[in-house]
Amino acid sequence: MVTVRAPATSANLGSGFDVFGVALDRPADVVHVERADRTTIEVTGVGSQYIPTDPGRNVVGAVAEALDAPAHIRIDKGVRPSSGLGSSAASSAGAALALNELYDRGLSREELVPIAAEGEAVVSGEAHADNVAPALLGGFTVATPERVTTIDADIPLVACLPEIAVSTRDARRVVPETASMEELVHTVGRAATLSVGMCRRDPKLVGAGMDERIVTPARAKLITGYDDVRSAALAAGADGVTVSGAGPAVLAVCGAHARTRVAAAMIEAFDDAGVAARAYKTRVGSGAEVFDF
Ligand SMILES: Nc1ncnc2c1ncn2[C@@H]1O[C@H](COP(=O)(O)OP(=O)(O)OP(=O)(O)O)[C@@H](O)[C@H]1O
Ligand SMILES: N[C@@H](CCO)C(=O)O
Repeated sequence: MVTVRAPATSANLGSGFDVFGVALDRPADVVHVERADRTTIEVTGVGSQYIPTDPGRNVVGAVAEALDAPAHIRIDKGVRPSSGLGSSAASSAGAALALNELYDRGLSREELVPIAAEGEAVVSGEAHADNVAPALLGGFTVATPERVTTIDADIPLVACLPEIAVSTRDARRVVPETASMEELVHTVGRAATLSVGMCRRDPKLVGAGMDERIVTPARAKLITGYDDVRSAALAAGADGVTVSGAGPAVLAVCGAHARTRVAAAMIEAFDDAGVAARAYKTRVGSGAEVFDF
């Protein structure tokens, strides 16, 4: 048997739609795999009642098929599904790493990224790699069709998860089909600022680089209370706030000392909008870990 802990992730970071991602040091899924003649799946933990066990509909089924590695796969969910915290990607990345080990396939983590992305295609219709890349490699990742690059950025974060569900498939439908040159120039500037901020481990630059005006405003409308939560986090000392992945989680970057204040302000603002929420005080963390085989 092989067991892997695979972390939650936050994709996009505002200006890096479908490209940027970060691994979070918590929460995480735990994936156990055992050799079998055909793939079977068992799911426990947070939101497991909403996750199919049919290998044709669970992301790990697609990963087992892509690796030609049938197994009994047991997933203990720590990352709630439809959260914007890379729930499906945590399972996909965890299964890819675990099955690679179990069947001794010898693939590198970089080579496992497109395989884990096959799982994402099952749920959102597209094999985007911006969650599975950080879930496998850790740190801040830049995933393009040609390559994935990663840097080990140490940045404090707060991820606030309201008790509403937004599916990635639905959130992709509201993405505008066109953008003006002015909006593109704005986005490039912010994305470059964010990347420099990650390299310098500077939360202020990262926060400034999260500002984005094409995709985020359209998605924010799917999250009850988003504008007030964003304002409350900024007033409490956050350096930047954006929608985490496809939402509904909201991600704030701030100095480590400000995380408790920012988390409390975000929960209170969601509460004022009639939505219960919880917050993870977290930071950019490591990729999936094999811890028992
Ligand atoms: N192993 C799995 N873990 C989580 N969700 C799964 C899994 N297999 C299938 N799903 C389905 O995928 C959907 C959740 O994925 P989705 O991409 O919408 O959310 P997310 O991964 O939390 O979001 P994001 O990618 O924006 O961070 C749910 O419909 C869920 O039933
Ligand atoms: N880049 C993806 C991440 C969510 O899976 C999106 O925002 O749709």
